[in-house]
Amino acid sequence: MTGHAPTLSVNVNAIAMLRNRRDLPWPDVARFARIALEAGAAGITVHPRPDQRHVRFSDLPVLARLVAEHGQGAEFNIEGYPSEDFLELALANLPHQATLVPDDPAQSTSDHGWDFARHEVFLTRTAARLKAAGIRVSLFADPSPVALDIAARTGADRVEFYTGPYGATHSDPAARERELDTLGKGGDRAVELGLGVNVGHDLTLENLPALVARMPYVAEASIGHALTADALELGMAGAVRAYREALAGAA
Ligand SMILES: CC(=O)[C@@H](O)[C@H](O)COP(=O)(O)O
Ligand SMILES: NCC(=O)COP(=O)(O)O
Repeated sequence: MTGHAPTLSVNVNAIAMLRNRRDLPWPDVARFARIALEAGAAGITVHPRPDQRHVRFSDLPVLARLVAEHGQGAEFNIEGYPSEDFLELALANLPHQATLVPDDPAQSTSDHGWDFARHEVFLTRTAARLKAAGIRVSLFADPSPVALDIAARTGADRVEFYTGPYGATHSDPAARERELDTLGKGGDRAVELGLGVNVGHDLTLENLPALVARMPYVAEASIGHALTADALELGMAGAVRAYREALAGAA
């Protein structure tokens, strides 16, 4: 136990996707981000994809300013594949953290971590560029201990474990235990290597408490899809409060 609950960074991609169904400005992504921060979220995450089907590039400066004006240590996290276009966006908007994800533009959502052996040089160079601008660097990772040794050599500050396979076990308790064990061993190794540990993808009110109990060192959970679904019932502020409670369960 660390005594510190992981921070909650609310991913607003799903809200932007709903807005983009029409040529109208609602739901207003910035308004929902503000509600999330005022309800106690510690940050806002966006994953600008090259086709802008979720957040648009024009959302980024608005959200960066909103997070800065909120203060209280709130953080802006920009996730994505580190193409030159993505790096330009990150360097123009100066998030507190950039999470580098190995997504192909055709992917519907993120579904794996980096092949660190193959991309070590590229990630090392990219991490250095972002860190030179004062941006913390996190690398999207599968929980493979060997790969984490390479991740640590890139100079990145943190890894974000891809928790999709854990989230997919919602109806299979035995599989959930196995996925949790794998994530936990990966997290333990990351900590030994001096890497900070973030988690994200398909995290829910139901699956968070066991994850945080096994990995009490998690620094940040970025959550969008399930939290937005829960906000339909609970309201955005209510959903943020519920997720913060779930994250605090083991602290
Ligand atoms: C890296 C990651 O797991 C998240 O960014 C997730 O992919 C959410 O992005 P979308 O909402 O665009 O699917
Ligand atoms: N990094 C993960 C994220 O930002 C949100 O993932 P999800 O909760 O939308 O699956």
